[in-house]
Amino acid sequence: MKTITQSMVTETIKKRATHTHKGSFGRLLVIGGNAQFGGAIILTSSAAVYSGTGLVTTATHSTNFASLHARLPETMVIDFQNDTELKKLIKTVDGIVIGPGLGEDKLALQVVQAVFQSIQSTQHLIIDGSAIDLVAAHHLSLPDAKIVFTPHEMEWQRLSGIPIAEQTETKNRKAQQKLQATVVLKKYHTEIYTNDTVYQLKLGGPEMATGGMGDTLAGMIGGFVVQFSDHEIQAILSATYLHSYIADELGKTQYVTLPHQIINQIPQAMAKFSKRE
Ligand SMILES: NC(=O)C1=CN([C@@H]2O[C@H](COP(=O)(O)OP(=O)(O)OC[C@H]3O[C@@H](n4cnc5c(N)ncnc54)[C@H](O)[C@@H]3O)[C@@H](O)[C@H]2O)[C@@H](O)CC1
Ligand SMILES: Nc1ncnc2c1ncn2[C@@H]1O[C@H](COP(=O)(O)OP(=O)(O)O)[C@@H](O)[C@H]1O
Ligand SMILES: [Mg+2]
Repeated sequence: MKTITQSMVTETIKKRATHTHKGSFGRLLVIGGNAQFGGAIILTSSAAVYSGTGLVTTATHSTNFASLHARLPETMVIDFQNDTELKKLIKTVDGIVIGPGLGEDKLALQVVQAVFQSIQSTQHLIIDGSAIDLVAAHHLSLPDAKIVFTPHEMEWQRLSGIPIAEQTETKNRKAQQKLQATVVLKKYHTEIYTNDTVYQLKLGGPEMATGGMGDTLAGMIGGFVVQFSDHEIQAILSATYLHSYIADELGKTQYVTLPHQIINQIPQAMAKFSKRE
């Protein structure tokens, strides 16, 4: 296993060119947040915006519109029940994050199926939370796209069939090869399985064990892959590194670090790494 290093992050987060605009830094669609889990999609959308994504649109349950806008005026919204609008929007984006707080009811399944039917092979698709469980429970075939799964160990058990106690590098690698997608297996010392290499994160700790922490990472990964799209794996590694780097920095003075606090620190952390040689 290769350790993710600081230099991988500095190589990815480049100083921005001057002749650019919001269209230069990626368009991302973030899908999730049912009536019960609205907070999850606020965190994912915020993480994407604070990671520097040029344009973010959030497809969520309409009960979340007001709270989402109050917390994050930078994002646009659509109702994820509007199948026609959703499919139209999918055509216009560089990447999609689906799953945080989506739930697993009939509507949630329809939303995942709509995305799988409409997505194109050039687009990034980050599958997190409830969407992972839906893929596992309904044995959904994966679309042709640049797919990243971000399961925690329990979600990985459901998706891969490997019990948590037996999730060894060899078994995980075999399951990743079968999926032909990148897998970010989240835990203490998160492991990232790509088609060629297995990476390990040596940062992060129990100060991060708060609901919403993974929803935040999904938004960061989405924001990074659409912004640094020529280097997809480097973008995934960098987002994962930075998420825990910020937590560890905050953890020097805080017993727990909250997802929204991590999000607030993303722009500063990105500036710090973009200036490192
Ligand atoms: N504020 C919100 O709206 C929140 C919404 N959430 C959403 O709730 C839905 C269900 O996700 P959950 O993850 O809570 O439910 P799951 O049932 O998938 O997993 C949670 C359980 O898995 C077990 N587990 C074992 N190893 C683990 C590991 N390494 N990391 C985490 N859990 C591990 C734990 O016992 C834990 O209670 C997702 O869509 C998620 O995005 C959660 O993110 C919590 C916050
Ligand atoms: N003890 C820990 N050590 C390191 N990282 C942790 C620890 N607990 C949680 N995390 C990190 O927090 C995130 C939790 O993800 P997840 O369980 O999907 O959260 P949620 O779905 O509630 O948003 C992952 O990135 C995981 O690595
Ligand atoms: Mg999660």
